[in-house]
Amino acid sequence: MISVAAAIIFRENKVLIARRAAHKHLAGYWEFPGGKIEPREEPEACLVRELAEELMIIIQVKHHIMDHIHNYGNFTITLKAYSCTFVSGEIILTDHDEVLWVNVDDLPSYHLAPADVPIANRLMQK
Ligand SMILES: Nc1nc2c([nH]c(=O)n2[C@H]2C[C@H](O)[C@@H](COP(=O)(O)OP(=O)(O)OP(=O)(O)O)O2)c(=O)[nH]1
Repeated sequence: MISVAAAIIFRENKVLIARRAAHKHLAGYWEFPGGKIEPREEPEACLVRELAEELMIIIQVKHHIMDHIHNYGNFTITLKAYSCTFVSGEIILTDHDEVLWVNVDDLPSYHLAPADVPIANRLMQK
């Protein structure tokens, strides 16, 4: 079981999604940025670290939204979603090939990573 933290970053009523680059597992799928939680790391600290590493931005983690367990066949992840706010920085892509700020209600138009779909649905219910 792999624990992965995902940042739902809100800015002016939109959320940030990022498209996984060609060399990655799930290439071409859109996801909420984040990454694998390291041993003894808190999910909140993981998100601050990953967003600085992957997109070169500073975020603030606000609260836990939900966990979702998804089986990808050869491995299973627990995806831990947290509500976050954008603090500062200009996005520089290192791990993704595109990012977009989208309205929550438009999330179903994007080819989201399968583990992210229940999280998108929860966001749309709010
Ligand atoms: N970051 C992130 N990963 C997700 C999401 N949904 C989803 O299924 N995943 C999967 C894709 C990967 O199999 C795994 C996270 O791996 P990753 O490649 O993003 O994490 P990482 O940067 O820490 O790892 P690595 O490439 O250094 O090995 O979780 C999501 O919304 N965000």
